[in-house]
Amino acid sequence: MIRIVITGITGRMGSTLLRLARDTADLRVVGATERPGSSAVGLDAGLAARLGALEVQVVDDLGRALDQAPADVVIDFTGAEVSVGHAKACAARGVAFVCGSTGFSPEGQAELAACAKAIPIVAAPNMSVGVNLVIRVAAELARVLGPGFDVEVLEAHHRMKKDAPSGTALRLAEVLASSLGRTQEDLTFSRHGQIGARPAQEIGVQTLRGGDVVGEHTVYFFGEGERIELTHRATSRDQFGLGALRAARWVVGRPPGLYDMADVLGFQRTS
Ligand SMILES: NC(=O)C1=CN([C@@H]2O[C@H](COP(=O)(O)OP(=O)(O)OC[C@H]3O[C@@H](n4cnc5c(N)ncnc54)[C@H](OP(=O)(O)O)[C@@H]3O)[C@@H](O)[C@H]2O)C=CC1
Ligand SMILES: O=C(O)C1=N[C@H](C(=O)O)C[C@H](O)C1
Repeated sequence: MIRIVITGITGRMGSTLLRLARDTADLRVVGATERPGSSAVGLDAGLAARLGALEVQVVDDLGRALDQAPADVVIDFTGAEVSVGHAKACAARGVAFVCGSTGFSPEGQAELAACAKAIPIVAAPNMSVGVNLVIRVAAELARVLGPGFDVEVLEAHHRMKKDAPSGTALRLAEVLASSLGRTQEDLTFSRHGQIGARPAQEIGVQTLRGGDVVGEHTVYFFGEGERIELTHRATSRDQFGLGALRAARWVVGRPPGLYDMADVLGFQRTS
């Protein structure tokens, strides 16, 4: 039995994870957290997430949750800054960490990597198996098509999403750049005004926000007389949640290190 703690239990992903995990035979939810000051703190986690009672009380501090109930792994989809603090709480207690948050600053990423010297961490901007396959295929398409095609990434998400571009779009752009021998400098995040002809090296990354869109990513390869579009559309958050639970099962007992979904799925890393 793997004992898990879910942070941000009332969030879109937190509540999805709780719904998926609570009926899973080999997983037991032993702790749940929410933001200090949240009205969910002190409530039963199942009720706070609008599910049935769980008999686990929501607390407002991950360290306290881990000290109250021993756990094997924490699954965290709270947001980059909060996740760094949560990774530190796990590192201090030797608890594995699965992090789905996006929008990390370079400093935040470095802090996560420092925690991964003490504990095993799986961090991935997208836990869906389908998206991770799309990332692989995109890398291969870019490698084979080569510089004759102009590459653009388009992402669309719900109106509540805080970070842009999405972590997945950034990962796609980085992987495409690596396949094409380009760098971060070649990524272009917005265009406006008299921009002139498109530089051949450029990889454009564009963002749409609106409504309840769960998450959509398209990579365009624009050639002469033809174009290829590679699209993933998430219509539910369950595939992100199922991927995170898969990562949680995989990470428990691993040596310290910063792992990606590619490691969990047994793919060769693309960048
Ligand atoms: N890797 C992947 O597959 C996916 C990644 N994501 C990423 O996951 C993150 C969360 O997304 P989403 O679920 O939509 O966001 P939500 O805002 O719905 O959920 C985040 C939850 O965390 C809570 N929270 C904030 N601070 C704390 C804290 N200190 N301790 C405990 N809980 C806290 C929030 O509370 P409050 O609202 O009160 O602030 C909220 O309930 C984003 O970075 C998103 O990009 C999302 C989907 C898939
Ligand atoms: O915030 C979201 O909702 C999502 N965020 C992730 C990202 O930034 O790539 C993954 C998914 O598309 C949903």
